[in-house]
Formats: sequence, structure tokens, C-alpha cells
Amino acid sequence: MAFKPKRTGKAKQKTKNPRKPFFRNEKFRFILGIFVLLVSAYLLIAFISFLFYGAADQSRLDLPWKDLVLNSDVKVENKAGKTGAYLSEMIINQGFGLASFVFIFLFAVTGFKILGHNLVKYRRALIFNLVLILWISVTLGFFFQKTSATSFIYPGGHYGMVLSNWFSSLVGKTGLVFLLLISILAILVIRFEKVYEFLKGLFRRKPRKKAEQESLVVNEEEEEIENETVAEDTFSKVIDDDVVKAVFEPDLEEEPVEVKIPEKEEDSETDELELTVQEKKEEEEIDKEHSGEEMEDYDPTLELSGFKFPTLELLEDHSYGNAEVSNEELIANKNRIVETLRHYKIEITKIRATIGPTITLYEIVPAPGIRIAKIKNLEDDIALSLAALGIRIIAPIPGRGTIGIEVPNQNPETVSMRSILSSRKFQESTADLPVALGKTISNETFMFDLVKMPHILVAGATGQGKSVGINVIISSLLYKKHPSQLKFVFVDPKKVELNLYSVLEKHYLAKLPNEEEPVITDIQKVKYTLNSINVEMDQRYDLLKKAHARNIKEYNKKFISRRLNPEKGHRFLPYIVVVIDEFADLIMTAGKEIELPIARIAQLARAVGIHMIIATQRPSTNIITGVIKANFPARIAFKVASMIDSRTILDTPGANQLIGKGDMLIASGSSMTRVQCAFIDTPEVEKICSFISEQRGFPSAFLLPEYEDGEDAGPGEVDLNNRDELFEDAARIVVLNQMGSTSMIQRKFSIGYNRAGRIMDQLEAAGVVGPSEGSKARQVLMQDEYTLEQLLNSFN
Ligand SMILES: Nc1ncnc2c1ncn2[C@@H]1O[C@H](COP(=O)(O)OP(=O)(O)OP(=O)(O)O)[C@@H](O)[C@H]1O
Repeated sequence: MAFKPKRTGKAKQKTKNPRKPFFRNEKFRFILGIFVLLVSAYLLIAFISFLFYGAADQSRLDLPWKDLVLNSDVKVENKAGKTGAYLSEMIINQGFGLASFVFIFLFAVTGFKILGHNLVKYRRALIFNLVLILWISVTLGFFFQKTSATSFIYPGGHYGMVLSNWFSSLVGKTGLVFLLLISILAILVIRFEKVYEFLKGLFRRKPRKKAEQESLVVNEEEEEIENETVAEDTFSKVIDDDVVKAVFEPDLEEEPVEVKIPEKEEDSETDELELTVQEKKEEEEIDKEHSGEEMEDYDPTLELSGFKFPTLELLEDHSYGNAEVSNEELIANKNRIVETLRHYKIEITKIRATIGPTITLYEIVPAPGIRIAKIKNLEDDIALSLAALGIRIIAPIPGRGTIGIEVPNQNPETVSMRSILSSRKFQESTADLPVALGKTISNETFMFDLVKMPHILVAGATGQGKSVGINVIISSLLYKKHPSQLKFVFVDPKKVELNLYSVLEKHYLAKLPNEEEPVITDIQKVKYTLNSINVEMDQRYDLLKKAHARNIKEYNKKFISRRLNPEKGHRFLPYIVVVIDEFADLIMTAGKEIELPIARIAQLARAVGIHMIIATQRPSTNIITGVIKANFPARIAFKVASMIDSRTILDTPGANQLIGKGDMLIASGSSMTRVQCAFIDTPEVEKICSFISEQRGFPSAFLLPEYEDGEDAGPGEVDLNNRDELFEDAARIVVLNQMGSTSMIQRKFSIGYNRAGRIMDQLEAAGVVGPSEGSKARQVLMQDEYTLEQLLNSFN
């Protein structure tokens, strides 16, 4: 019974709300937006005229409204006419005084918002400006009381005057001045993070002053970036957007543009067959700046709100002088393919060419009755007759019903990083960790979401483009993710490849506490770091469990909407991408000690936002073991020396037939794509890094939890003579809060979980807290600070 009215009510609501779609109607919104903008322009004219001609118009405004409206002989000086004069009188004089100009700003911003342009974070701006109007109005009302009696204009407006009089009567004039000062301070501190930081800096201890001043210099520059449109909006877009596109497969929806090449009448037999060429699709490139939706609630980017993403200008265009594949080359290849196949009695009915940046794909449709295996077996013969290295035959091409023959172009094209980063596909990507890697055979930008991969194994012989590939992946992420959203852990036993990223320490890097080098090169430290990432992973799982979230995205969403309490240990979780450059060196030296934590991270870390990219130039089975392979479903192979190497990486041959210089095969699940990796030079990477590192960063790198080598003393064997330095402070905090929580200690002192746990064990041994009660906080045995101080004194 109780359900019935509810349901009908809902149904009613649905049918009775026909206005909703009307408001969503694009045309209506467009007209409304323009209207609001025009109204704000009109009010601006009216208000400014009012300042100049208001005095002259006063007498006319005193006329009865009928005379004013209906009698066209009554004229006013205001440039917006009688309506403008009247509105100005009502809003400025009878309303909020000169503060009313802020209304015009709000109107304009609203107009733009309706038109779909978020100039500012709307809700915040609305609240801030309304409060500001009140403040200005009361302040002017208070200070210009006397003039308002003689002049036609009331600077604070009627309301400003009434309110200021009321406040003065309540708290006196001096009290009101104080009230105005404290309220403007509060408004500015809440609204502008920089004001807060500046004021906080004034009250800090002296030795820090210099650093603060430096950061202020940067802040002033940042002031110019109006309302965080660039950096934050990109962030908000990524964070807010639920829809994450799978971008792994190349788009096949669009029909290729087919161009028929008229052949010269030379060879009679091969001429019968027409070659259709799929024209290069010119991908749309946009140089647009990052833009996105507004964001409210907790803003993780706020601490570095002025952060500017690297610009595309930092990148070179390497594609100049790129040679096109000539019609002669196409026809010659086609004729050779047809001839060779005919030689082996294989007839074909159709042949089509798709020109890629480094290879051209010839797709053939064999005559009915021809066995595919027969063509596959002729791979070497076709390669020989085409006198080209790196022919790869795909028989059949999945989903196409054709057989593909990939032939390298005589003049390969360099795909510049700039071109793929400026592609619309990348710019408008809503992926969580978008990576643009290069171009496919059909000249489309090849992209994937690292979150979905979720770990990548990169392998290839030396000098085939592996390091460039890794730089491309890292740079893509740097162009899209704010430092608060992404942290890298770089492991580089070779000490040269990833070192150039060390300048990003305070923006993008994560490291162990007390570790000096931001890029890890020492094998022992790699072991600690990987284990520490395992601890971080476990901690994150605990947080997710507490928050009833299934993955990091859900968790962060809850955190951003302030549904998780930081007091209970919750924090915004950035993605962590672990990049290991020469994986073989590590396995050779440390073996299982390295392999196992890597495998564990690969198995479990996906849901908590930890992803791994491991690279090796030695694709042998003792390096890429079964355990590694099983946990790295996504693999990128650059050219390798032998078919066996290719099988080790991809489980299939093919990588041995690549042509090098960034030519690669990407296997993910059952799909395999040939992609020309984009090219990014070391100076370009350096430019990106210095662009970022010159901006203000976090005070330190992101600290991973401490990891102890399993030699921790258990609670039973705690040695109180060897107390942690923080023991006393921790004891005081626990007694003061009457809460025996390890995560509270961890948070208050910014220390790792292990250390906090050890302190807690010492507190237990000292009788300050009771034994562990699982996930609950421990009971605090010491009731007051006096007893505690007595205990602490007994130790000294
Ligand atoms: N995508 C690419 N486009 C064009 N040229 C490339 C590309 N990638 C690599 N190259 C060329 O190949 C050279 C070697 O590349 P890279 O340093 O990435 O090889 P590598 O496999 O990392 O070698 P090593 O394992 O010895 O470090 C580069 O200097 C560049 O000239």
C-alpha cells in the first residue's frame, strides 16, 4: 500500500515536468545565454551613466511612475534610458551601492556559463561575490554616511547604510571596523589559497623565510593565470568524468577513402588487377589549451593550483621533409606481390594498400579455394622477391577477411611526439592515465589508458627505440596529469636513461623517506623500494576497505566529495607509476628478491592505482619468466634479433620482422597492433622537465611508507631502552586524544606505518596503551597527562 502513492508520485513528476527538456534545449540555452550577456552589458551602461548623470535624473525619477513611463516628453540623461536610470536607482541607491557593479560581473559569468563557457568555478564565484557585495556595501555604508546625506549617490546603498547602522549599534564603531577587517581577511583566506600561504609564511619561523619568499615570487606570477582555467580544469575533467573510453583498438568505423591509381600500360597480366589505395587520414590536430568542467568540493590540485602543464611548443616537429610513398613504389610493390603469388599459383581477386608512417599494408583477397596457410608459408619468398626486410604477413587479418602483407616504406616517416600530443584523440581523451604512443598503419594516433593495461612489459634489442618509447609514455602522462594526481618511481640500474627526470622530484616523484637520490639506481634500494610499494599497496587496500570503495577511482571520488574523513587516515591517493628501465640487470643480480615483489604488485596493485612499466633489452626466458609474463598481459615489442626472442615476449613471431627505429608490436589480450612509436629527443624531454621543475613544487617528493627488512622486533620483545625519538611526543598525543591509533601517530608525525607500529608497540610495553585489538584503536590505559609525565620522567 505504501508503495503505491510513491510510485504514482514519481510517475506524475516525470510527466508533469515538461520544462526540463526545454531548458536543456541547446537553442534555448544559446538564446538565454546571449540575453543574459546583453542584460549585463545594458546594466553596465546604465550604472556608468548613473554615476555621471544620476544627479540630473533624480528629479525625473521622483515623478509618479505613470508620468515617468507613459509620458515620452519626460527624458532622462542616462544612456540606458528611463529603465536604465530607474534600475540604477533601485539597485545602486536603494540596494547595495557601488558594490552592485559586482552583480554585472556575476550576470556576465552566468551568461557565459549558460553558453557553455566556464570562465570561473561558478558556484564558488557566486558565493564569494555575493558575500563580497555585502561586505563592500556595509563598508561603504559605514564610511560614507555623511556624504550620502548631501550627494545623490549612496556609495553603500540603502542596505549598506541600514546594516552598518545596525552593526554599529550592536558592537560600536570600533567593533564594526574590527568586524569588517576580520571578515575581509576570512573571505580572502578562504577564497585565495595564495593569501593564506602568504599570511602563513609571515608567521613561520625565520630560517624558512627565504624559501617562502621564493615561493611567493612564483605565486605572484601565477596570479596571472586567471582562475585556474588551464591546469585545474584539465584535472577536473579527468577526475569528474565517469566515462573512460577504451582506446586500445584502432577505429575501424570510418570507411577508408579509396583512391584508384591509373596504371601505366606496361605489364599486361598484373594490370588486370586494380590497386585501391587507402588515403592517409589526416588526423585533426588541435593546439587547444586544456579546458574542462568546473569542480567543487575537495580540490587535490589546490596546493599547486597555479601549476602550468607543459606546452606543445616545447616539442620539435620532426616530421619535416618526410617523404611520401610514391605511386611508383606502390605499383611496383603491388606488381611484385601479384607476380610472386601467381608464381605459386595463388590467384587474388582484390588488392588494397594502406600507407602508414613506416610501412604500407597491402591487403589481398585471394580467389576462392586458396588456402591461407599456403600464403603464410610463402612469407620468405615474397620478402625475397620484394627485396625488402621486415615483410610481415598477417593471414588472415582479424575481422577483415583479408590477408595482409606489410612492406616497409622506402622513406619512412618520423612521427613526432608533438603531432600525436596535439591530436584531438589525445587532447580530448577522458582516460585516467592517457598514453599516446605513436601512429598505427592507418595513421591514427594510437592511445591507451594505462589504468586498463594495467602493467606493461617493454622489450627489444638494443638501439631499436625502447628508451624513446619509455620517454614517450612518461611525457604523455606529464602532459595530462597534475602533480597531485600522479607519482613516478623510477628505477634505473643503468644510471643514465631516467636520470633526467630527477628534477621532477618535488612534483612527480615518489621515494623512500630519508632517501637522497630521487631516481633509484642501487639494487639494494630497489628491493626496499619495491617492498615499500607493497606496503603502500596494502595500506591503500585498507583505506579502500574502510571507505567501501572497490577501486582507487571510487575512493578518490568519495574523498573529493568529502565523504571520507582525513582525521581517520583517509587521504587523496595519487596514481603511482613504477618505471624500471633495465629489468634484466635487476633479475640477474637480485633474482627472486626482485621478481616476487614485482609479481605481487603486478597481481594486486591495479585496483589501488599502482601501475608498472618494466623494460629489458634481453628478452630471454630467464629474464622474462613465466611469473612475469603471467602478470604482464600488455607487452610492447621493439625489433628483436630472433623469432625465439619474439616468442618470449609476445608468444608469437613478428617482432623479429620489425624494421627498428621505433617500429613496434603491441599485444594486449588477444589483439596485436603494429605501431610506429612517436619520436621524442632527449633535449625535448629535458625542456619538458625544466618547464615543470621551474614551477613551484611540493615541499618534498611523495614519501613511500618505510620498509624494514623483516627484522622488526615483535611487541613481546620491545626494548624500552631503545625508544624511538618520537616515543614521548607520541605518548602525549595518545593520552591527550585518549585514542591508541597507529594511523593517528603516522599522520601526526608524517612517518611510515612500520615506524608508527613500532612506537605503538613501545607504548604498549610502557603501559600507556593496551594490546592490539585488530582494526580497532587500542585502549588507552593512562588517563591523564600528569601520570604520563611521571612515567616519562622515570625513563630519563
Ligand atoms: N620512434 C622513433 N622514430 C625514429 N627514430 C627512432 C625512434 N626511436 C628510436 N629511434 C632512433 O633509434 C635510436 C636508438 O633509440 P633508443 O635509444 O630508444 O634505443 P634503445 O632500444 O633504448 O637502446 P638501448 O637499449 O641501447 O638504450 C635513437 O637515437 C633514434 O635515432
